Amino acid sequence: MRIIAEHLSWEVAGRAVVDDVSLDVAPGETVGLIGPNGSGKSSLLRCLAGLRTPAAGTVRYDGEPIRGWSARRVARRVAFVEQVADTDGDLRVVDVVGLGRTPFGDRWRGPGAHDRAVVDAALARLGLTALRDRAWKALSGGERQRAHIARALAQQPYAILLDEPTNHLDVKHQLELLALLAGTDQTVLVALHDLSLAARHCDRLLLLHGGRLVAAGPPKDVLTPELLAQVFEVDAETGPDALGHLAVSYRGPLTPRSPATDPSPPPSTTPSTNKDC
Ligand SMILES: Nc1ncnc2c1ncn2[C@@H]1O[C@H](COP(=O)(O)OP(=O)(O)OP(=O)(O)O)[C@@H](O)[C@H]1O
Repeated sequence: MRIIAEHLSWEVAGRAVVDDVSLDVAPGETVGLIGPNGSGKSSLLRCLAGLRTPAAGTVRYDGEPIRGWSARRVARRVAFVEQVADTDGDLRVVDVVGLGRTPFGDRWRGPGAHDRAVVDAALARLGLTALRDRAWKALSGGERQRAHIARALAQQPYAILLDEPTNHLDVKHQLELLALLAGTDQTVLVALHDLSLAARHCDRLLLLHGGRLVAAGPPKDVLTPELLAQVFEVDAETGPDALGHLAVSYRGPLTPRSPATDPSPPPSTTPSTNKDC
């Protein structure tokens, strides 16, 4: 499924948190959303998932504007894995993953054999089969995160939006998750803080800064030392790691320098203004 945003803005108290963002994520693409803390990644994802009503602009799924769609209609197409997602009640893991079938449910009947098979397959893909009947409250942070991703897969969506899905995961599960996302036919838009993981697993990266989309393209074109300095305020280089994967190496944070002691000019790259990405 293609996800398009056109001149999307979302405001809080008159301040644009998402500022005139246009993007186009093609069917089956895996796109990484990167940017510093507070740059608007979560807010943009929430707009794209229909959970925020934009102040301006349009979100389209396969060409259809989603404004006014019910949550159920959106959820039949797109699954959203939020950054902090909790689940109340005395549920087992299988029940939480089963919530992914809610958009397809019948109020009068419980889940059928097909629903149960889809849930079991999602549990297996996230390595959670052994925890199937464990109480949700007894799970570790990373296990909960994997269960929420399994819930999203159980939704059988055409597209998955994920907000920092690796933040509680150990390195093995980070690599497994990103390989899973990169390997799926579904459209994936994933917010990530680990730029090297984003470079390795995403077809394209979208770079947000102050709510605006300032760069988009293949990882090697977005993760330039100039943009990393300007947007993330780090002194960094990009190049192949020991295995030949594109990776970012950091000398450290850039610290503001006094003009009196250091006359060197600021980085010359000016982020491009928003463009269709
Ligand atoms: N409901 C809200 N009310 C007020 N301010 C908000 C709200 N939602 C987001 N913001 C502000 O908008 C800005 C962008 O927040 P957002 O969570 O989208 O950033 P982010 O890029 O996902 O950050 P992080 O990397 O820290 O998760 C922040 O300054 C945040 O405080």
